[in-house]
Order: sequence, then C-alpha cells, then structure tokens
Amino acid sequence: MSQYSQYGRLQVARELDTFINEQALPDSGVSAAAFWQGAESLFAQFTDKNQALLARREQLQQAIDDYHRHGGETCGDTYQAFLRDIGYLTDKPEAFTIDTDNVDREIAHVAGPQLVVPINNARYALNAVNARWGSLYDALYGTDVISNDDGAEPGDSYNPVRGQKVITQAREYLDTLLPLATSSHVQSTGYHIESGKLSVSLANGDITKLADAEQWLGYRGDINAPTALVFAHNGLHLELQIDPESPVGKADPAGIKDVVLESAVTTIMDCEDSVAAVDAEDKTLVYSNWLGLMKGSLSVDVSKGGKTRTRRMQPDRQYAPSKHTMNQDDVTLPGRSLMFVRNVGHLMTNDAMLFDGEPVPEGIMDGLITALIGKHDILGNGQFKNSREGSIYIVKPKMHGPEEVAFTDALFSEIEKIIDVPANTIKMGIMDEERRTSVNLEACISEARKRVVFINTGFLDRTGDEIHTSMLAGPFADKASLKDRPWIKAYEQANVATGLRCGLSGRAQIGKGMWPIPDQMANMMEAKSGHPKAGANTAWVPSPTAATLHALHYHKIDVFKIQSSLDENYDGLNDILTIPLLEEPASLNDKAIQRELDNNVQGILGYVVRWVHQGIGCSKVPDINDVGLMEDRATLRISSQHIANWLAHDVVSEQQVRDTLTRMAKLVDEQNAGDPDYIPMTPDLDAAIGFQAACDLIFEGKAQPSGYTEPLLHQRRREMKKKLAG
Ligand SMILES: CC(=O)SCCNC(=O)CCNC(=O)[C@H](O)C(C)(C)COP(=O)(O)OP(=O)(O)OC[C@H]1O[C@@H](n2cnc3c(N)ncnc32)[C@H](O)[C@@H]1OP(=O)(O)O
Ligand SMILES: O=CC(=O)O
Ligand SMILES: [Mg+2]
Repeated sequence: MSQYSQYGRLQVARELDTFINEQALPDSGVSAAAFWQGAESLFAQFTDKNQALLARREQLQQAIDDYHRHGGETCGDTYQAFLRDIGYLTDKPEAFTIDTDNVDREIAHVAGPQLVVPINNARYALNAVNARWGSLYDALYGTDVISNDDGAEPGDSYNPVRGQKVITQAREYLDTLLPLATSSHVQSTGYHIESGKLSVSLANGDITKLADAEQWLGYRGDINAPTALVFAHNGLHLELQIDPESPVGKADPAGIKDVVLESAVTTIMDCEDSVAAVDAEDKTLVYSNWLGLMKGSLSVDVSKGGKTRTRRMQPDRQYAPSKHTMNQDDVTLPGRSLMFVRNVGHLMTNDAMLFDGEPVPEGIMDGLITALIGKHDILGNGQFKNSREGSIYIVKPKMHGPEEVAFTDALFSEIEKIIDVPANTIKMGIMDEERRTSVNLEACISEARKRVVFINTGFLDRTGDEIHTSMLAGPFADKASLKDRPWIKAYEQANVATGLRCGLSGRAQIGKGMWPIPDQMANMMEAKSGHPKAGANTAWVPSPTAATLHALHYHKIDVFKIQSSLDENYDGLNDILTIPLLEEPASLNDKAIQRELDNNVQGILGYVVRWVHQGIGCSKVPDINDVGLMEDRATLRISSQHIANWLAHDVVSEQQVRDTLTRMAKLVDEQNAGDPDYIPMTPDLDAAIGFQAACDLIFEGKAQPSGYTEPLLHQRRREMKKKLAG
C-alpha cells in the first residue's frame, strides 16, 4: 500500500511524488507549487468528463447490443440509419485542412519506418532511439531475407558464403538507392573523391560516377581514403562504410565493410499496450525512462558474450561536406530517432494518484507528466535535442469518435498552461483503432486540427473492437479470414484518403500498423511494401532490424508522389460497416474450430502468463505452427474477444474452452522451460494467477468495456505483485 503526499484534493504516491519533485520539476521552469495546484485543478476539471465519455461508450454499446438482440441488419442502409440515429455515426465537418505548426521534418517531410518499443524496458528503448541508423549487412545476414541455400546457413561463426550473398544483395539495393551513371555497384572496386567529385571504379577498369551527383553529401576520414561516404535518397540518408582492413572489408573489392541506412526515422516510446504498468512503482519507472530519454541521460549496462558495455543515446553524425555542399559547414545528420510518447487511453484509472480519494484517470496523469518531462527537451535541458521545432509528440490511443478527441485536445490545452508552454506545443497522434473513430475520422481529425501530427491504422485493436462492437450480431469469421474481408481493406483505404483530404500530406504522418511476426523478415519485405504503395508515409515495425529492412521500401517507392495520385474522396463506409461474420457457420468443421481455438488459447496463455507473473507487456509467443508472434494487449483483445464471441453463439462450448485452456497451459509451460524467471501455471492451475487471468479474459470477455483486456490484466498483476511481495 503506497503512502501518499497531499496536494489539496489530490494525493500522490510517495515514489511518484519524489520523482516528480526531485527529478521532473527541477529546471522545468515550473514551480512545484504551480504544478501541483495545476494538477489538482486539471483532475477537478477533467475527471468527471472522462467518466462521462466512458459512460457514453457503454450507452452506445448497449443500444447496439439491443439492436442485434432483435435481429437487426448487419450492413446496409437500415444499419447505418440506426447507427446515425443513436449518434454512433456523426455528421461530417465542413471541408477543412489541418493547421499544425512546428512539425519536425521527420514527421512532415520524410517517409520512413516507425519503430515501437515498450518504454519501461530501458535496454530496448535505448536500442530504439539509436535505431535511426542500422546496418544493412547485419539486417540481411541475421534474417531470412537471405536464404540458407547453397551453404549459406548463419551458423555459430561468420559464414563467408552467407556474407558474400549479403554483399551482393546490398550492392543490388545500392543500384536503386544510388544509381550509377553506367554499370552497377555489383561491379564496383572502389569509391574515390577526386577534385571534389565522387568517382567509382569498376571491375573492368572503367570509372563511373553517380547518375545524380547531388546525392553525395559528405564523407568522414581522409579525403584520399574516406572511411564513410554519406548520401541522400528520397529524403532518407545512407552511409557506405569503408575499411579495407576490417574482416568484411578485407574480402570486398571496394573495401566496403557495411552499408548503414537511416532506418527508424521516428520511434514511439510506448506507455500503453506493450507495457505492464499497474501501480505507482511501475508508472514511476515509465516516467523516469521518458525523462532519461528527454534529457539524454538514460543508460544501461548490456552484457553479451562475456563483455559488458554501457548503452547510451548516440550523438548526431558529422561529415565533411562534399563539393556541392562546400558552402555549408560540416554536414550534420540526426543520430537518434525522433521520439513520440504513447500515453494510455481514456479507460483506465491508476492509484499512483488519487483524486477525492479515488484512483485518477491514467490518461490524464500520463498527459500531464509526459508533457512536463517533454518540456525539458524544449528548454534544451538535455544532452541532445529531440524536436528541433520545439514540439512534444504524444500519441493518444483508443479514442472513440470526435468527442473523445475533443476531450484530449482540451486536456492538452490545459496541460500546456500548467507546464507553461505555448498553445499547441503538444502534438497529437490519433490512433484510428476503434470503429467509432474510423467511421467518423474526418470529424476526429477536425477536433485536433491544430495539433494533429499523425493518424495511424492500428488494425489490431481495430479488429478487437470490430468483434466486441458487434458481439451479438452473430459468430465472427475465423481470425485469418477476418483479414480478407472487405471491412479491413476499406478501413485502411479510407484512412489514407481521409488523411489526404484533411491535408496531412507534407504536414503529418499517415501511418500503417505493426508487422507482428518479428522473425519473418522475408515475408515482411513482401507484405510491407504495400504500406508505402497505399500512400502511408510511415508504418510500424517491431524491431530495429525490421526498421532497416523496411527503410528499403521508402527508397523504392516515392510515397509523396503516390499520395498526390490517390483518390481523396474514397469513403468506403458501406464496406467498413459490413460486419465480417462467418458466412456459412456450417462451413467450419469441428477440426477447424478446435484448431482456431487451440491457436487463440495458446496465444492468450503465452502472453498473459508472462504479463501477470513477470510484468512483461510485449512478448514473442509461438503460435500453433511454432511461428513467433508479437503479442501485446491489442492482439490479446482480438483472441479473447474472438473466443468470447464463439462462446456467445455456441460455436464452442464452455467445457471445450476449459479443456483447451488446461491442455495449452501445459504446452506454454513447456515452451517457457528455458526461461529461469518464468513462473509456471501447472500443476495447480487454480492457484496460478496468470491462468485465472486468461480464463477471466475469455469467460468474462463479453462484459469487458469495449472488449479491453487491461482491467483484468491490471487486477491480476496487482494480485500477483502482492503475492510475490509475500
Ligand atoms: C498493436 C500495438 O500496439 S503494436 C505496438 C506494441 N508492440 C511493440 O512495441 C513491439 C516491440 N517489440 C518488442 O517488444 C520485441 O521486439 C518482441 C517482444 C516482439 C520480440 O522481442 P525479443 O524476443 O526479445 O526480441 P529478439 O530476441 O528477437 O531481439 C532482442 C534484441 O532486439 C532488440 N529489440 C527487439 N525489439 C526492439 C524494439 N522494439 N526496439 C528496440 N530494440 C528492440 C533488443 O534490444 C535486443 O537487442 P539487445 O540484446 O542488443 O538489447
Ligand atoms: O496500436 C496498434 C494496434 O494495431 O492496435
Ligand atoms: Mg492499439
């Protein structure tokens, strides 16, 4: 039980209070008195409104449930008229374009990957901020993008056969990124600076140059033997690293030791679905890591192969200018990914603070504290600069419709007053991941038109909400088929069209969702080229390696050109509002049903047991075919809602689900046997809090607000923490 400090009607758990007073407030230009007074009045002003928004969600859900109970249509005019009637569908605003100022180039003008990382994992978070630049050689060598054929297995030590494949493949990519006037990088034997110009010698003795000399920006090292050459292409940068003495460069005719790509242009430091943070202790860690990132002081010791190194944030990268940039000083490029912070949504409360004795809405607390911390970047208090334009970037997830966006906009305005920064300093990323937001997206953007910096199709939460909203309409298609139904394609396309119509191109990001299969990079290369092709100027990746590989797509595809050719008027509402139910319930035989159930239950247990027992909010969990899947609260929402839906419509029985849970608990324990920190569920499933959490998520899934998983996860994790503390 936390001890609290009292500030009028507000109480603050001691460890969070100490962190704010001793670390977050000093040098922020905000006095403790002003801050706490502001905090108290912020909760006074917004707590009831927050609760009213949640009550409105429930009211709409009940109306929708009643409609389906009475056999209402599941698509078409009657259905849409009903949704309009209850206020779920709202009127479109007058035509407008967004008006956001002071947006960094990385968001407004560069098309490139967006990395997401759980902020409470400092090791990963530092890796993420440094993932602005990534080794293409490592990304190719270490993944299935390079096949194992013909003796190219990765093995335990360096395999020169694989290495040669990497080099050839990288040079083929270079032909797209840096076309030569003649021939190919595959034939290059040297890169030289002569009379201020870059020349490339070829295996046949010829000398060539870049097709576009302006691509070369600068170099590092001796002008006669540069160690690095830096180039620009499609708004992104890349470095050729040359060292003929290095193990890789030695075997390369041009002495190239690596090709380093600008990769994670932006990163989302996640306080939400990839994080397990349930109390003051956890939230203080979340906020202190954010402060460390804003001040550039975060560090962590990383031990690998018997060596320990301290991981810190990387400095900017400097180069001597190429001839055409000679009139400039040195060329400096950002060394770190531009950071957003994803706050939690409007749903949860947290007892890290109490207002009038009740746990406060966690989203309000996140907004206030992450913005206060962000102010240190604006003041230049840190070792590095995050936003060169003086903005604080907050992603707001899981908002339902325009009134909830308006609430966040008003909240941010009030927070700006408390932390004493100009209006609209706090920018907003709007996750389009709830159905009521998708179908009213234009109105949502309009409510934040002075601060919106991205919209993003969070298709995972969106799928969970699709199921929960229409829980009583009938049994849903199996999970794989849900992705092939018209609703999702229409949702993705309408999101881009709406973003373009509202003037986001050149001012903000139109983003696409996560690649959730972290080890399948060859498949990612195939699938994720679809994102820039669809007009998205960013898309989520789960790891730095994935960022480096996905960056290649933005070199191949000029997103801004594509955006200018797309149909802005597409709205797709009919398809978006066609519920993806099982077309022929009888078409799924018993075997297929059990297989779907096994897969869902395995994913749920594999994720939930680590969340509840170990406090790990994002995991790679093997599916039934042993393919590791990224699981977070959003994927859990899908799996648990899917089973709840099949239970509600008798596609599966309660006993069948319980038997499956028991069988899969054993399997999940076996899968984790190699983890010394793992706390198994078997043999006593009744006493295993993680197992009970998984059962609750399924059997009480229908009654969960919007099908969200966090109320039950938080409750069970708190129980577990208490048990562990003895
Ligand atoms: C629906 C949504 O909301 S999606 C957004 C939420 N999801 C996420 O944020 C996913 C983030 N990704 C992750 O957490 C992880 O990549 C996982 C859980 C999917 C896989 O993790 P692991 O199995 O530990 O990864 P793996 O063993 O393949 O790689 C570990 C290495 O990669 C790094 N790494 C993995 N993911 C990331 C990341 N997102 N950012 C930075 N570094 C990362 C780690 O730092 C580690 O390197 P290190 O040893 O040098 O520190
Ligand atoms: O937050 C992302 C999602 O897909 O959900
Ligand atoms: Mg989400």
